[in-house]
Amino acid sequence: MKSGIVFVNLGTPTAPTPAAVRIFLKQFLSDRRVVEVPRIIWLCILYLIILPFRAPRVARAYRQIWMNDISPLRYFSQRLVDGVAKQVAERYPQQDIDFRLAMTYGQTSISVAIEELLASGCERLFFLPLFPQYSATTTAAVHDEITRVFSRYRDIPQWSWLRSYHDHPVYIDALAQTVKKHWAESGQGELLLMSFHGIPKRNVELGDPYQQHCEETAAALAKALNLNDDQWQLSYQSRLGKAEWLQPYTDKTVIALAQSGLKKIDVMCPAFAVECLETLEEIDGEVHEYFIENGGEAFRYVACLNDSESHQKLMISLSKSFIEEKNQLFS
Ligand SMILES: C=CC1=C(C)c2cc3[nH]c(cc4nc(cc5[nH]c(cc1n2)c(C)c5CCC(=O)O)C(CCC(=O)O)=C4C)c(C)c3C=C
Ligand SMILES: [Fe+2]
Ligand SMILES: [Fe+2]
Repeated sequence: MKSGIVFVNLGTPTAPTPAAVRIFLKQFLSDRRVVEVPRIIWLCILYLIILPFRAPRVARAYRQIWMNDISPLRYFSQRLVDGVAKQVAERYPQQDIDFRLAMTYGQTSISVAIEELLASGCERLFFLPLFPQYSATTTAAVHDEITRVFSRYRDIPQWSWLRSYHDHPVYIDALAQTVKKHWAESGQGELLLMSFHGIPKRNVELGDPYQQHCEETAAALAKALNLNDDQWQLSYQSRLGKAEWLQPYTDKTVIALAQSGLKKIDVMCPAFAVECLETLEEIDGEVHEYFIENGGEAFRYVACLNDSESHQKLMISLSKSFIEEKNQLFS
């Protein structure tokens, strides 16, 4: 029986232009999972402020990190999927498995990935959202989209998904290996800052487990690296709007660290599976500058897991039970 595995990332514009960014932001920020502000108020903000004014500014930011004709998020996500497909074909030659990269927003949509896999004969599907920490704003949005697509099908295939992997030992080990490699090459900084994408504080108060997942990832990584409490910190980046988001904020934390006299820090973004605007432009661009402007000397950004061997190994571990599961549940 042929199977399909779909890796799902957030999405990214097709070009670093205001028009392409507007299309992406419109779809992304219209999702009620992402923004829970009352509809009428939010649509006014989105159409009168964000799309006209933010899109050109964000397009300029994308231009700084664009890789020839593709965004880093798409480039590394696709290379990760291709690497995993190759390794699985070698390790499981008897299995017939097709792989796809899909995005919650923009191209290639989850809908098209499902259509293609079913058309190629897949009878069972596995979805792996590339969000280690569960949040309703990201993970639940993937689930919504999968079920929305299947609601149009009469004959729904067997399907499953992975909800989160924030404390999976292979994920923690992959992060730890990346940091150790960075230290071996550049020496250890005075502090390791783990910066996670933020969400509004209210979401957590209403039951989103994201903050707990981030704290568990950070504590497990600090333990794997044998760090004392004064050698690492956790913070939240990429705040949008005026409401309070999870604290401490990354920009304020980095400024305070520089002003307190720290000269050399290592900064990583464990919530991002692959490099993107928020890691390359916001953290290694903007936040990097804040550190230097406030007296810091070396802000050393630790790359995401991207398409590394250890990330491919992690993805195979996370898909293992699906790959090895008996093809028919009751046979
Ligand atoms: C209300 C807004 C947002 C929430 C909540 C949010 C949560 C969230 N996002 C990611 C991962 C990524 N976000 C990225 C870009 C991005 N995020 C928001 C807003 C919210 N995110 C915006 C408006 C943007 C676009 C850029 C901008 O206008 O600043 C990206 C990068 C995409 C790329 O093309 O590179 C990622 C990845 C997570 C993990 C998360 C909650 C846990
Ligand atoms: Fe985001
Ligand atoms: Fe940002």
